[in-house]
Order: sequence, then structure tokens, then C-alpha cells
Amino acid sequence: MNGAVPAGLVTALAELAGRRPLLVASDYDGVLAPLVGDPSAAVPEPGVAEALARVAAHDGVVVALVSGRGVADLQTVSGLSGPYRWVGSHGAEFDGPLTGELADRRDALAEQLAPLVADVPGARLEVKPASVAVHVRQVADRAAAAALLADADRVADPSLTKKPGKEVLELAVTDADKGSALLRLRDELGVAAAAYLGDDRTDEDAFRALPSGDLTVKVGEGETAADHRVGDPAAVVALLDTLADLLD
Ligand SMILES: O=P(O)(O)OC[C@H]1O[C@H](O[C@H]2O[C@H](CO)[C@@H](O)[C@H](O)[C@H]2O)[C@H](O)[C@@H](O)[C@@H]1O
Repeated sequence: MNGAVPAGLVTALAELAGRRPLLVASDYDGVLAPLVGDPSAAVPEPGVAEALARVAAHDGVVVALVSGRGVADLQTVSGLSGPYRWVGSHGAEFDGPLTGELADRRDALAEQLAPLVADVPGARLEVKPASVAVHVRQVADRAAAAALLADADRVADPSLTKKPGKEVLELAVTDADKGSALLRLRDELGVAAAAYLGDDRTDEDAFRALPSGDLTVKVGEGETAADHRVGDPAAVVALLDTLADLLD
């Protein structure tokens, strides 16, 4: 067993490993990949691809990647491939790419936000399948970063869903959330138990939604509804390797 995994968590993983069918689901940014300034450069922590493959190789175990990113973007950026379920856009992309119906609203929103973002050096606009994200991680002037996020928040009309995250405010044209997505996946697969790993505010929806008896793990600092915590993506690799050992 790896020392990066707290003893209480190893005990919980051992209990989980005995249950089938089992869903092992994870967020991507900040969990399987360290956070970086450029969203298109967020590659997996070394060992992630191998550890996920080991877990997914077991009978009755399904691995799901549940991200705020669009599925196509997630697959490209991560380079991950395997027999995984892919749930993107915070759960709005569940069974495949979204239809074009939402694109007009999203594009109008992007047009509205673009001049605000262009005025702040280092800010970045990310247009996704069902949302537009205003990123401020690389804005050196922290007061300007906070003001931009407040301006973007003001632009949002009540039909949009606000998704604040790490150095980002995302405005979504659907009301999908990771909690509903996890419950749907859980139900569809008819699992006996599920595990979910996440690091950000949008992951709290999943931590709160999953029934007791499931395993929830917060990655990093901050308040959480999760039952367990590990420090960073390197510790997530250790966790997944520990689970794979227990499943063997
Ligand atoms: O649900 P996730 O898989 O965690 O995706 C959440 C958002 O992740 C990305 O933004 C975050 O990671 C970036 C790369 O490390 C970082 O620059 C940014 O500050 C973070 O907020 C992604 O760009 C978003 O689309 C996702 O919604």
C-alpha cells in the first residue's frame, strides 16, 4: 500500500473493493491532472492512465470520467482512452455530443463576455459545448481578476446556471450538475456502490448527492461534504493503485 493514502481511506477502499457492480468515477482537472495556467495544457499526472486502466480491467467495475469540460476536449487534452464512461459539460453531455440547439445561446453569451475579457490582460474566454467560462488564473492584477468575475456574474441572466470554480466563473446554458449525473449513472449501471473523486465546488454536488455507503474523496484543501481527503493528483494515483491492488 502507498503511504500517501490515509489509513482510514485504505480501510474504506477495502470495503468498497468487495462490492459489485462498482462504479469508480473521477473529476479531471485538479484530480487526475494538476491545475495549470492554460486549460489546453492540463495533462494527466504520471501514472494516471495506468492506474485507471488497472481499475477498469476488473469484472463488474466501471470507470467514469465526469468533467466540466466537453467530452471531446477532455479526450483530446487528457489523451486518455479506454473502456470508460465519459460524462462532460458537468453532466449535460451524457450519451454523446450535445445537439446544436444550445449553441446559439452559448454563442450570444460568448459575444457578450468577449469584450469584458479582452479588457483584462491574462484573462481567457473558454467556449464549451454548453457554457462559456471566464478564466482569471493568469491575471496578475488580482483586483482586476475579481472585478472581471463580478462583471461576468452580473451579465448572467436568470436562465443561465452559474458555476464558480477555481479561478473561473462558468455560465452554463443548461442546469446539469455532477450530482444528478452521478445518480443517473449509478442508476443506469445498477451499481452496489460508487466512489467519486473531486476537487472543486462543482464536485460538491456529487459528494452531496451520493448515498451514504458510497465513497467520496476531496482532493486538496477547502470545505467539503466528502468523507475522505487526499492532498493532490499524485495522491490520487496512489489511491487508484491501492484500489487496483485490493480489487486484484
Ligand atoms: O470538472 P473538471 O474536470 O475539474 O473541470 C473543471 C474545469 O477545469 C478546467 O479549468 C480548471 O483547470 C484549468 C487547467 O488546469 C485551470 O487553468 C483553471 O483555472 C481551472 O478552473 C477547464 O478549463 C474548465 O472548462 C472546466 O470546467
